Amino acid sequence: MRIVAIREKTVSIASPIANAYIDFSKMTCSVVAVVTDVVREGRPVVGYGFNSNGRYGQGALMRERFIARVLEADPDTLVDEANDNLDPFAVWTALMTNEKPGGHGERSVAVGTIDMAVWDAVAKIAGKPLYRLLAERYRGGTADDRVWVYAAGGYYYPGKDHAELRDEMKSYLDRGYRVVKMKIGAASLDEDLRRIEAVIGVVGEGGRVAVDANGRFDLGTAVAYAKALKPYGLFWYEEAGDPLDYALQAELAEHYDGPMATGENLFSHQDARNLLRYGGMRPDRDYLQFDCALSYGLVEYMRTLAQMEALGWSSRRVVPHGGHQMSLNIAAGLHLGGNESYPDVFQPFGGFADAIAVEDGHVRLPDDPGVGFEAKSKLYAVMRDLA
Ligand SMILES: O=C([O-])CC(=O)C(=O)O
Ligand SMILES: [Mg+2]
Repeated sequence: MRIVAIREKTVSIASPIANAYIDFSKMTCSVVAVVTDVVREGRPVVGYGFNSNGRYGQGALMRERFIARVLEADPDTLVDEANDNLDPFAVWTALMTNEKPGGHGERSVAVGTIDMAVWDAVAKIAGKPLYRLLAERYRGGTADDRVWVYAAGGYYYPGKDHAELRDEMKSYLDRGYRVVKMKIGAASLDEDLRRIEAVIGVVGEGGRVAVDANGRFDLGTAVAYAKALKPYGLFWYEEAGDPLDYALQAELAEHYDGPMATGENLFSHQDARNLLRYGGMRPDRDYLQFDCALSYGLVEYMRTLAQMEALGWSSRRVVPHGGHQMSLNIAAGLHLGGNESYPDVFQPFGGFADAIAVEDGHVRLPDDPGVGFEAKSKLYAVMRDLA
């Protein structure tokens, strides 16, 4: 059993939307295929992966370093004998050969994308959905049969007014979502409060609205927003300051007793641990948003979850960033608290299986072997080209 090829391509996910920090007018995404010599139903098993929005395609890093390391490794060292399958942990070790610790920049995205494809292949070789394989191997067998999801959008784009923002949120409710997320921080505080009130007017209560500043604020601005947001009782206040400014996050907690969320831009278990040690995040109410596709994949994610547990955090406090099916599988299989969803943006990578509707803010997962990409036709069409 061996990996015979790893192919990658960069695709555009450009759109005119913007958050408080970046616009997505030139956003790209890597798609990866890990081709194996294992045959199922008459065809070689191919695992697929892609990286989350917000970091650009990683083809250069993959071509220059990562793909060759896997293909040059002795194939026998990449096999999990006990399960008669590929060993994602051994593949991860091969990927990270001769990489120094620290400085978890974009190599974590390149590795996370390949890792996703390896896990897709592993579950396909095992003939079961990834979330079931994860639950069997790591959680005593029981997967969650549905996962809480929220609708992320509420972006800024040129000419968008409150009526359009309201229509967008209404359409999420019509599609079964109960909690929505919107961007803040690219307008004045006053204008953002009017936008938030417009959205609360549609969804009924602040407790169903999360806001995301994408790391834009300095401490003074973060605190000014905190004071202004408090009366709304929002679902969460996300990424107020720079993702690596743990002191800011800790200070902010002194001014905001509602739930806060952060972590989408922490790319390693060491960074996650630093947030939990020094960021003042509160295990009884706050949310962690680590995204496997940006942070060295599921192999590393398990280390992050272990760090959380050691520091007194339940896995249920994690609601990953990224709105992708890989995190949905991890959420169901490893008992996270939910998953982000992008019903409209970042297509065809955002959203879940075609045939599965959101019901009362929850989704089920398809029974297809692997991550379930084949159950999302527009996404699979992009992937299949590679194999
Ligand atoms: O706008 C982005 O970069 C995406 C983001 O923060 C989120 O989904 O939480
Ligand atoms: Mg965010």
